[in-house]
Amino acid sequence: MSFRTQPPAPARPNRCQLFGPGSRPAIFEKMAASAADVINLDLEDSVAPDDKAQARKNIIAASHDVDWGNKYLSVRINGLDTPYWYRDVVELLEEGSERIDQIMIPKVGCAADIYAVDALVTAVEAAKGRKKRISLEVIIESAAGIAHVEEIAAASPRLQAMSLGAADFAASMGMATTGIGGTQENYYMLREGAKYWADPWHWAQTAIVAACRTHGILPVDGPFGDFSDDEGFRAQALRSATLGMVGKWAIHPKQVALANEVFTPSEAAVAEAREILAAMEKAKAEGAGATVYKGRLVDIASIRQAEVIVRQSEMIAG
Ligand SMILES: CC(=O)SCCNC(=O)CCNC(=O)[C@H](O)C(C)(C)COP(=O)(O)OP(=O)(O)OC[C@H]1O[C@@H](n2cnc3c(N)ncnc32)[C@H](O)[C@@H]1OP(=O)(O)O
Ligand SMILES: O=CC(=O)O
Ligand SMILES: [Mg+2]
Repeated sequence: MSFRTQPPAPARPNRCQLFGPGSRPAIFEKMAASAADVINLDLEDSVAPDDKAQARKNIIAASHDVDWGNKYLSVRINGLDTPYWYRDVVELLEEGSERIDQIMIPKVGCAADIYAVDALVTAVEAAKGRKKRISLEVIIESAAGIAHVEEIAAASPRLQAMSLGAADFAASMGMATTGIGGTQENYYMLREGAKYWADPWHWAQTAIVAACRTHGILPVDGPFGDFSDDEGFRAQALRSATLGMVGKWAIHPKQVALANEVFTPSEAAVAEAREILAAMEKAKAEGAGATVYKGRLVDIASIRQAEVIVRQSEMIAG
């Protein structure tokens, strides 16, 4: 490890972030009753321009009236290139209840974007005497966002989570697809006439995970648009979890259980991790730094790998 050690990410479950348009208050109670760890009420791309003001009012009212239980409650504001975002922040924090935990900033392109929102949030919090310090999450969904991902991750102590937004990311990068996440028909390798599909999101995800882990932030996979394709969602989520992401968005309630299943370490995985820790304890007692577990090498690095799984499972269990 470097002399500068890796800070831990916030210790709260973030397996599934369920989204819903702020212009559709009829679903708020259903969102609150869902099994998602995080609720994202949206003021941005799922809300038409003419509905923005009413959506803000709906979310403010719901922050007072809906019982959000133990959900982490986040509101996605509009992008900093729009005329809406400052009123989103000011009205939410002046009129919204203390139940709001977090503000999500879409389409961030540089650290200064977070600085601007942080400054405004800080001023409104102080002016209103708000007790709860609002946290921030960001979406990496542009060429500038991924190019500056590390400075973005370092931008504010309020920052807790960072998602990949596959739809806007694809648009900003000029990718030839209208698919939101998952396998892309034309992204394949050819060998002896057979096609093998590769993962076009992989490099952006690993860049996000590295930036997040460096700065103690939760890396999250964003939307999977085809909510009729459970297996496609599961495959995308499994790849994200394998790369180090802690959760995934649900853009339809049926995706919540799928995300929770993938991002909760299975009993078998936890049992194996504990066995590795026990094997290494025994090795250490015998003065060895490495040993054999089920026919494969485990060493001191295996302790750190196993601890990731055990810690995640203990944190989710509370
Ligand atoms: C690229 C991005 O930026 S993604 C993030 C922004 N996008 C969003 O927030 C979109 C979120 N999702 C939605 O708006 C909706 O789920 C849609 C439009 C995709 C589908 O909505 P519907 O056509 O109503 O879906 P459907 O008929 O399958 O709904 C089934 C049930 O789930 C409810 N439901 C639908 N969406 C949600 C939701 N997001 N949260 C909770 N409940 C919901 C419906 O009210 C319905 O309830 P009922 O059985 O009691 O009648
Ligand atoms: O906001 C999310 C996206 O995929 O775009
Ligand atoms: Mg987007």
